[in-house]
Amino acid sequence: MLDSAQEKITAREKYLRTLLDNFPFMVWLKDTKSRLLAANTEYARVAGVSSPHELEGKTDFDFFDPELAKEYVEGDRQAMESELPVGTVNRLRTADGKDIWIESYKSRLVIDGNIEGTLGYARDVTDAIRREREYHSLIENSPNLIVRFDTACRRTFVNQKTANLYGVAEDVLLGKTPSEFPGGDSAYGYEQVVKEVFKSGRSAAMDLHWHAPDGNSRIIHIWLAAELDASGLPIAVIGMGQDVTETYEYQERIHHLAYFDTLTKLPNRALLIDRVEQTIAEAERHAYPFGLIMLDLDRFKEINDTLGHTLGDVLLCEVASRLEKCVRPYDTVARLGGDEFGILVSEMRVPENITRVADKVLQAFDQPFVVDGHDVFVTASLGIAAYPSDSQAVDDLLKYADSALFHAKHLGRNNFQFYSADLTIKAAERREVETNLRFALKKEEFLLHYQPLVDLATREIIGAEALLRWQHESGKLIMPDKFIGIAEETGLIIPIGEWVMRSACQVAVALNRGRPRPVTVAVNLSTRQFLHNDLVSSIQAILAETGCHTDWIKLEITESLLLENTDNIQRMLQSLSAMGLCISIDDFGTGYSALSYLHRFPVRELKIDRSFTSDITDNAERALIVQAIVSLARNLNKNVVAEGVETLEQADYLHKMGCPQAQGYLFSKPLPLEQFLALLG
Ligand SMILES: Nc1nc2c(ncn2[C@@H]2O[C@@H]3COP(=O)(O)O[C@H]4[C@@H](O)[C@H](n5cnc6c(=O)[nH]c(N)nc65)O[C@@H]4COP(=O)(O)O[C@H]3[C@H]2O)c(=O)[nH]1
Repeated sequence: MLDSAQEKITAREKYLRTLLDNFPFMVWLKDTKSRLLAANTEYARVAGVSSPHELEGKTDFDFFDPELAKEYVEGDRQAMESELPVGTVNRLRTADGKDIWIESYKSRLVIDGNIEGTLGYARDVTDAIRREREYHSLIENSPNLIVRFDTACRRTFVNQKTANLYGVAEDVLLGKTPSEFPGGDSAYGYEQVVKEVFKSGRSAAMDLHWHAPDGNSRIIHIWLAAELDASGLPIAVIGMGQDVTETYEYQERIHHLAYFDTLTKLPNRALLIDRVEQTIAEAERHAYPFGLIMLDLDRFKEINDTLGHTLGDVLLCEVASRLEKCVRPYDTVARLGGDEFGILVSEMRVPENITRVADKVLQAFDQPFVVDGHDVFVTASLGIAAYPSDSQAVDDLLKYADSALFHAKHLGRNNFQFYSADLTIKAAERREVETNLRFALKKEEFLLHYQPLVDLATREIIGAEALLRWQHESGKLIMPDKFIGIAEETGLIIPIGEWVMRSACQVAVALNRGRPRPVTVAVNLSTRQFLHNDLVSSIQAILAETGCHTDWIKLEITESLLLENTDNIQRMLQSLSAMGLCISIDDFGTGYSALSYLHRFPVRELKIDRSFTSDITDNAERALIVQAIVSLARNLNKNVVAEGVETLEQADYLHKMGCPQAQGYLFSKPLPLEQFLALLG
């Protein structure tokens, strides 16, 4: 029995010894004086003895370098004093002369409640330390900036390169988010991208623009990737940045060389073509017309030969800067080579507007250029192609503008020509109208025609609309659609509008003299007149001066005026209405009707646009719209007038719908005053 118990103990000791000796770590027990009580084979191997028994009773001083042995003995002391294991990493030279790194842990050896010494184990961590040093060396010697963020976007690691960029010590950056340090818009943007990587787990890249306090600025290209835990969730984000400032600048330089003219610094032909392509893409979406101008200086070769090439270059630079002043910032002036320039005039409301730019460009050459103290006179010829009317293709537009330029040169220089002869004629007409319009008032060339307003129930004339005409000295009677737009653009509509108002008031006074029921005269007002703040006082003065009663005058405005919806316009309309004048909306239904304005503004009458009246009898949809407008007006207690009534059928239909008043060729065209008076009786 005893034998078998003894056998078991012996067997267990054998197993334990085998376990310890085959353990790849050094394992030992020491007494309180750091003398080895027991150790395993690995310890013996490192200490350079053939068997663990040879270690017993010895200290580290017997095997190792005295300095290291001292550290170990000190470690033993600490381990005995501490309740927790004490860990260290030390370098050690083995008995066979190899330098290795040893990581050791020691704890108190407690037997029966007494501290009897220490127990420890140690392992060779040379490979792990070498790997760690390699990684560290890679990171610190990397030309890249390396950062690690925790889930709160705080930096948990930065390499030296990163600290250098910000010009601070690493610990200034650690524990802070980019917003906290260095802060600012680009740091905030950076942080958002880091957060995005945490959220999506997908890597991302961005350019960080860093403006140092010393005024220096750098561009860092950063790749961000998520570091995942065992379950695949992001636990950190690693950022690797590369300073690409030089590459950027280099690219900029290349771009500049490729797309800009070195002499004038203007865009070159390639960039102009690029911009035209972009404008076409935009224009297709928004349906804007635009124009392309080709410009060539007249007789530049002679000037260049006289001035010499250096001064010729100065002249070209002066021309470039004057041309830039003729266009809006989003237009493009380019130098195509030699004395040839191109101008892209983007986004025009009407194609004719390019005439204004062309005129301005020609006028820019009216004043001499001062070159080296001398006045140099030079003129230019311009050729214009219009998108989309001439073509929708870049190559064609360039070709057509060029051929129009050729035509302008052929016609004696210092002028502009459109590729389409039609537009050239229109532009010439427009310019003529503008010039003559300035003198038309003085020369008393304006007159008003009156179109009767009829009561649909009785077919009696109850008023008239005053419509402006221009009796040109050539004898031609010019209709308003040919000149009102130009008068508005040039501001001439203000004095012309005043003339219309005064004439209409005088006529209203004459018409109503001795008449029991008032006859109204409607006057058209354009938006531009409202933007000129004197409108209310000007109308007030004219009413007083002519003795015209406010019941006799109606003011026709367009829906677009109400859509401008400024407080000022609202105030002016309130004042005019408070004076007793009827405000009427002309061409009702053609604007982007926001019906809410009907109760916000003091509107008393709606005039249904003639496009609705014209096919009221054969287009059910149109008829429905007219019916809706009539009902709306009635419900809102407003008068309603149908415009453009041309047939009896239309008049009857409107009457049946409940429309009380109408105007149109059926009753009468707009008439000169005498004829209108005769009709009125
Ligand atoms: N096909 C057809 N047309 C008809 C018929 N009945 C009237 N018309 C025309 O329709 C236009 C009505 O004037 P509007 O809508 O105020 O449209 C006016 C108004 O917006 C503007 N206008 C005229 N006089 C002035 C003015 O003194 N000041 C301002 N700012 N604009 C004016 O010029 C526009 C055109 O005037 P007009 O050429 O005189 O053209 C007038 C008139 O001749 C019809 O049955 N059939």
